[in-house]
Amino acid sequence: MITVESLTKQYGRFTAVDHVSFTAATGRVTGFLGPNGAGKSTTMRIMVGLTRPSSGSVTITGRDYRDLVNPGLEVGVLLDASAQHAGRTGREILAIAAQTMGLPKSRVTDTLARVGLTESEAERRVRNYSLGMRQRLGIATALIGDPQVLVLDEPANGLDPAGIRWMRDLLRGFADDGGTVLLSSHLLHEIEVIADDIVVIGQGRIVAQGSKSELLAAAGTLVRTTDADRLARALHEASVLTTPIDGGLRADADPELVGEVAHRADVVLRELRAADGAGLEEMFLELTAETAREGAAA
Ligand SMILES: Nc1ncnc2c1ncn2[C@@H]1O[C@H](COP(=O)(O)OP(=O)(O)OP(=O)(O)O)[C@@H](O)[C@H]1O
Repeated sequence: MITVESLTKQYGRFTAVDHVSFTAATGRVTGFLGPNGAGKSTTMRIMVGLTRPSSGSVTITGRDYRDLVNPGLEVGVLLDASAQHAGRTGREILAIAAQTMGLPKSRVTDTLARVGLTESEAERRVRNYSLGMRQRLGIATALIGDPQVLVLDEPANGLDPAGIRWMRDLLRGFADDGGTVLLSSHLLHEIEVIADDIVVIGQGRIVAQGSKSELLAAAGTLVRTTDADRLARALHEASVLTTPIDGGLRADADPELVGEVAHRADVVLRELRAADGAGLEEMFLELTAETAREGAAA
């Protein structure tokens, strides 16, 4: 488990991380979602002892990262997959990691297989790797010590859809075996595919957190009808907020209530369903719009 308590990081007068608190639970994959510059990397760097916080704390299974004697055996970290030594082969990079952690060489071959890098790919120099291969190698470095906790900054960056599915299955298996996974992304879709729980950050502050299903439910109901104005009026009378969408409304209520209100108002529905990924996307854009940093693409 990772516990972040009122974490704050200031660079001069600029507050990059502002009283951030959340937990990443054991047995769950927690997605850390936010637009560029929101403070994800800073939070993760503090987590693994690379940046000192201005105030607040982070503990990993109850301890400060800096107090871990052989941290690679407890926490697997991937912060920047492009930071690997370009002149070394993938196998050499893993062999060095294994040696540093005091692990047998056999772990290298096992871990290469676990992340789907072939023997011939492992013998290539990293400068000739695609971004997706670098991500796999970075994940291999994080996994080689067989840790219980993974901290991964943008691990899906550069992976194609099949690669993202592969990562989802790998992280799912890791969490199902009792591990804790925290991964960041600025892309909602990646988090939506991979994570169980979601923590949304914007301009250094947490703007939403909960299980994916809770956040999806919070995104309400999509309803399409030939008479959206009448339905909107009836829903407002029932104290339900609505937002117009193409051909209908998004209502801040569950589908059952929206259906009842429509029935009472004699409005014919053409579609009624819980807002799915589209709803979460809208929520993400809404939540981060005010807090997105200038010039940042969400
Ligand atoms: N060493 C530093 N000195 C000054 N400002 C910094 C420093 N490190 C980060 N920042 C600023 O803090 C803010 C948060 O940066 P951070 O890298 O944590 O965001 P992020 O959410 O990881 O974004 P991205 O998705 O773009 O990587 C940014 O405005 C960044 O410019």
